[in-house]
Amino acid sequence: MTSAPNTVSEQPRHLTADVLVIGWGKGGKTFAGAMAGQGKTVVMVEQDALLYGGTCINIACVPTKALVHEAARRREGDDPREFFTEAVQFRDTLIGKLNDVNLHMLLDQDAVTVVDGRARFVGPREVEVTPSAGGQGVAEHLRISAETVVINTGAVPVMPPLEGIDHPRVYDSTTIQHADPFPRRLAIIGGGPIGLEFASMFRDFGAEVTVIARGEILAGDEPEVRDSVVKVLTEEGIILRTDASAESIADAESGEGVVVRIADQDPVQADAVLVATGRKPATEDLGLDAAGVETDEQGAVVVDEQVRTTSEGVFALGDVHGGQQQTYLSLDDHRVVLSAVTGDGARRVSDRVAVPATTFITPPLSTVGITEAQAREAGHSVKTAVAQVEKIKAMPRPKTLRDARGVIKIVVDADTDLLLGARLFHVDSQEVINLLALAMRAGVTATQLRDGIWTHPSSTEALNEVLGQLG
Ligand SMILES: Cc1cc2nc3c(=O)[nH]c(=O)nc-3n(C[C@H](O)[C@H](O)[C@H](O)COP(=O)(O)OP(=O)(O)OC[C@H]3O[C@@H](n4cnc5c(N)ncnc54)[C@H](O)[C@@H]3O)c2cc1C
Ligand SMILES: NC(=O)c1ccc[n+]([C@@H]2O[C@H](COP(=O)([O-])OP(=O)(O)OC[C@H]3O[C@@H](n4cnc5c(N)ncnc54)[C@H](O)[C@@H]3O)[C@@H](O)[C@H]2O)c1
Repeated sequence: MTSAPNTVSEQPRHLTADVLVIGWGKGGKTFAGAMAGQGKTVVMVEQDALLYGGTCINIACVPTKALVHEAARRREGDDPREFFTEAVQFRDTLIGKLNDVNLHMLLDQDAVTVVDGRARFVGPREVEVTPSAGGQGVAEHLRISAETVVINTGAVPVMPPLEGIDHPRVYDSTTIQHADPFPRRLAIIGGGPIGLEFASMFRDFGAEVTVIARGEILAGDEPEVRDSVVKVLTEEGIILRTDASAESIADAESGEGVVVRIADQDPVQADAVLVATGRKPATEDLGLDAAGVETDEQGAVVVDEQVRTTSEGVFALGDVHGGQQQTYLSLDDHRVVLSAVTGDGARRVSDRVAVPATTFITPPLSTVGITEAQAREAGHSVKTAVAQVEKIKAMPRPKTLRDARGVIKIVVDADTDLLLGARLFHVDSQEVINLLALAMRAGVTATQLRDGIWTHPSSTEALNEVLGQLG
């Protein structure tokens, strides 16, 4: 790496490197580490030291799951407020350690320069950085240019333009993790994965929870699974207001908490409101025009099959290029870029088959592939296996964990015996779904899965019995 001396304080110091990564996301940090390992000079620019390691480990996947599991440990009689405070302390200690580990994975490499600041393109493959305080990297006004540039700036919450959206009792998915005071009554606007995960979590912490969802919960998914999820959440005491569009948030007339007004429905009284109405690509104020990087109507960076942007040598990884938002997709994007930059370029985004997903309600809901309706629509001849978890005799594991709620539905192509999709709503489903996804990728048949030798007692062995239904 070369750097010129800083002669005029207002003028940015110039750095050049082989690789510049903007944003410490999953794909970008992994790509940065791999390139440094190959002897390339790398600059990583991150705007917020609290986000070394990215969104997932600091404010999303990992801390929320820590809180989900902490909440599930609460017993009747435990004070919700105290329990929440202790759970947040556990969360903060864990996340502090992960943040530090992630920082040192890059900071400790001679080939890597960590820069604390906000990057903005000023030309093709060139950015200017406004420094930010509080970090352990280089924090100064810099101009950085590189042969290869990776945009990995993630996504940010969409805050809909509702009256009262700036009310101090309104939280997003980050701030709610430190809600203070603990909300005895929580209203959640949005019934997507974030809304449902926090609904399940805060209910387990002892809050009264109301979800305000525009359409149905899990609209378009398997009806058996939707019914089962709605039943479980409702029996937990979560109030699901569907076909409900939140319109405004204001102080409650009683003087206690807030009121969320809903079009054509009764308002919801709450102590706090979580807004979980989606996340949009973080492309605002990135100066993408200066770099010739195009975005679509949603503000997502336009990429091709190799996650190349419209600007030569500039790639975009993860949430910032739109589509499904999952940390493992950002990770897979890094494999695509590595292949493009240092390999034979053969790896493509379209190589992905059977990408699984889990929504961490309790028990977790995991999905892969298409639904029965989608399979029929696509012209497949379809066989399905459906079973309520409590009725599956060869699956004692959920019963040993005192949680035999949920349902399994597997969709199979009757002609080929190959899996087309699966919905698993039960304890351990976040693990079992990976096996089914691999089976779909590897062409393992439903019969082979049915006759598989699985550990006992495990949730996987449900496959022996459930797939036996197919005959
Ligand atoms: C509450 C919640 C729970 C979730 N749970 C899960 C889950 O369980 N499993 C799962 O797979 N996914 C989950 N997700 C989604 C997952 O977090 C994201 O898909 C993933 O983190 C995206 O990673 P990324 O690589 O796109 O970038 P990110 O990890 O978002 O990193 C982007 C980084 O860029 C930085 N940045 C932005 N702009 C600039 C700039 N101009 N200059 C410098 N730095 C900049 C940001 O500060 C940030 O650190 C969850 C999301 C949320 C919000
Ligand atoms: N476990 C996981 O993998 C995981 C967990 C959390 C988030 N994520 C990802 O993060 C992203 C964001 O999740 P999300 O749940 O915020 O977004 P989402 O887009 O999935 O759901 C938001 C919901 O809010 C509704 N909505 C919008 N405005 C509303 C209003 N005024 N009143 C009522 N409802 C309204 C929308 O109709 C939509 O159903 C998703 O892509 C998700 O996949 C993944």
